[in-house]
Amino acid sequence: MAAEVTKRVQGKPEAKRLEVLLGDVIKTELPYFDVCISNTPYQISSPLTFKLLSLPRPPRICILTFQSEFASRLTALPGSQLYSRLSVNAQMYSHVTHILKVGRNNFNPPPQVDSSVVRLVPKNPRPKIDFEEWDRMLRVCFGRKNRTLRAGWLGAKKVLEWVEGCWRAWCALNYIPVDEGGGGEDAMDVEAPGGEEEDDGDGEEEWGGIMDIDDVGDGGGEGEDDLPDFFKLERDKVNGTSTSKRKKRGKVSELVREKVRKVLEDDTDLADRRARTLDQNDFLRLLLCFNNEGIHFN
Ligand SMILES: C[S@@+](CC[C@H](N)C(=O)[O-])C[C@H]1O[C@@H](n2cnc3c(N)ncnc32)[C@H](O)[C@@H]1O
Repeated sequence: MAAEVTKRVQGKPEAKRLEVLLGDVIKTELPYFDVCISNTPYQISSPLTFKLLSLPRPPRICILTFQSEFASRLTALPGSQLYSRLSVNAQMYSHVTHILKVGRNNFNPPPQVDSSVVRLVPKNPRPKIDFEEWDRMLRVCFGRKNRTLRAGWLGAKKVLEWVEGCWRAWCALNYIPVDEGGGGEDAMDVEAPGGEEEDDGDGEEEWGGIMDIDDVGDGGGEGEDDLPDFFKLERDKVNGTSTSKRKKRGKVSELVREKVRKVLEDDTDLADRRARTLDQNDFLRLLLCFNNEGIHFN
C-alpha cells in the first residue's frame, strides 16, 4: 500500500504533500492528523479505535472499516442485545454512526465475514472523566450482562472486597481514619476485578476466572450474608475462623456494603436495572454517587 501511494504521486506536485510512515499503527507515535481513513485487519479494531480516541489531539473525523459485528457493537444503543462496555466507551468519547455495509463478496478473495464502514467523530473537548476509573466501574456493571446492578455489586463478595480496598485507599490518601471496630488492620490490597480480559465476542464481558462471582439471582438476597446464623457458625467452626477477627473485618465491610447499597438504591435508583439498559447519563450519575461516598476506582 505504501509503495502504491508513493508510485501514484511520483513526479507530481502532490508528492511534496505525502509523508508515508511505515510501522505498526498501534505502537507508532502518531503526529497530529485531521482525518483518518483506514481499512486495517480486524484484530486491531478495538486498540485502533481507542488509540485514535485517546490521542492528545484526536482527528476531526475517522472513517473506519470493521467487521460488521464489531461495528454493530460500537453503534449499539441501550436496550440492544449488543450494547456493551465497548458501546458505552466508544459513545462516551465520540459520535459513532454506521455508514454502510460492505458484503464479503466485494473483496477478492472474499473474507469469511461481512464488513461495515463506520464514522467516528471524536468529542471535542473530550469528556473530563478518568478513563481508567470509568472503565473499571463499567467492567463490574457489565460483568454479567443479564444481572441487575444489585446482583453485580452486592451479590459478589470479590467485588465488595475490591470496593472496600478502593475506599480504604481513598481514606489513606485523605488521612481519614478507618474504624476497624477495635485494633488495627492493614489496608486490604485487592486487585481490581476484571483484569485485562477482552470479552468473549458475544458482547458479554467475562471475568476470565479472576472474579469468583457468587451465584445470586437477579432479585439478590442469596449472597453469603443471607446465610442463616446457624450455618454461618457451623461454617466458621469448620473453617476454624476466629470470630473476633471476623468481627473486625465485618465492620468496615458492612460500612462499604451500605455505601454501595445507598448508591444503587437511594442515590441513583439503579439497583434493579441491568447495565445493558443504562445510558451514559446513568453511568455518569453512578460514578458521581460512588465518588461522593469516597469510593474511587483508581
Ligand atoms: C485489509 S488490508 C487493506 C489495505 C488498503 N487499506 C486497502 O484498502 O486496499 C490491511 C492493511 O493493513 C496493514 N496492517 C496490518 N496490520 C497493521 C498494523 N498493526 N499497523 C498498520 N498497518 C497494518 C496491512 O499491511 C494491510 O496493508
